[in-house]
Amino acid sequence: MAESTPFNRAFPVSWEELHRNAKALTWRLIDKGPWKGIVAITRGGLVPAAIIARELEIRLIDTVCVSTYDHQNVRESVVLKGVEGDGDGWLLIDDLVDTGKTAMIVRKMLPKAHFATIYAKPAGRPLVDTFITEVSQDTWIYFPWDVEPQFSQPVAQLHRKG
Ligand SMILES: O=P(O)(O)OC[C@H]1O[C@H](OP(=O)(O)OP(=O)(O)O)[C@H](O)[C@@H]1O
Ligand SMILES: O=c1[nH]c(=O)c2nc[nH]c2[nH]1
Ligand SMILES: [Mg+2]
Repeated sequence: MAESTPFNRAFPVSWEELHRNAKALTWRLIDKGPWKGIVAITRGGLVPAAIIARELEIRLIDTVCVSTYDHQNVRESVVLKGVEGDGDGWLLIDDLVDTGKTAMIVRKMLPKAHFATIYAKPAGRPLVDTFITEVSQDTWIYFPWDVEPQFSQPVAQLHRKG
C-alpha cells in the first residue's frame, strides 16, 4: 500500500513563475548585501541560486548537500557535504522550507548566513530570513524540474467524485 502523506493540495509551479519569483527574491535581497557569495542547498536550491547569482552578479557559489525526503516522505536528513566558515556575509538559498528540518541543520552549520527561500510553509517560516510566497502546510509544491505534462481530469469530473 502507498504511504499516506499530509499533503491534500497541489501547487504546481511553472518555469516562468519560478523565474519571476526568483527575480522577486533578488529584489528583496539587493539592499541587504553586499554578499561574499552564495551557498546553494542542493538540489532544490540550485536553480533559484543560479537565477539569483545572475541577477546579483555573484560568481562565487558553494553548496551544502542535504537530503531529507524520498519524494513526499520525510525521513532522517542526510548531510553529504558541508561548507567551511560560519556563513558571515553569505547568502544561503533553498527552494523552500517545509517542516524546517533541513533549515535547522544548515542554519547550525552557517549561523551567520542570510537564509532566503522562494516558498515557505508555516512550520519552517520562522527559520527563513527572506522569502516570497507562503503556502499552507498541507500543500505540496510541484517544481518544474520534477514534473512533465500529462492529461488532467476535467473539473466537472473531479467535482462529481467529490
Ligand atoms: O523544511 P523541510 O521539511 O526540511 O523541507 C524542505 C527541503 O526539502 C526539499 O529537499 P529534499 O530533501 O527533497 O532534497 P532535494 O533538494 O535534493 O530534492 C527542499 O528542497 C528543501 O531543501
Ligand atoms: O518539491 C517539493 N515540494 C514540497 O512541497 C516540499 N516540501 C518538502 N520538500 C518538498 N519538495
Ligand atoms: Mg532540498
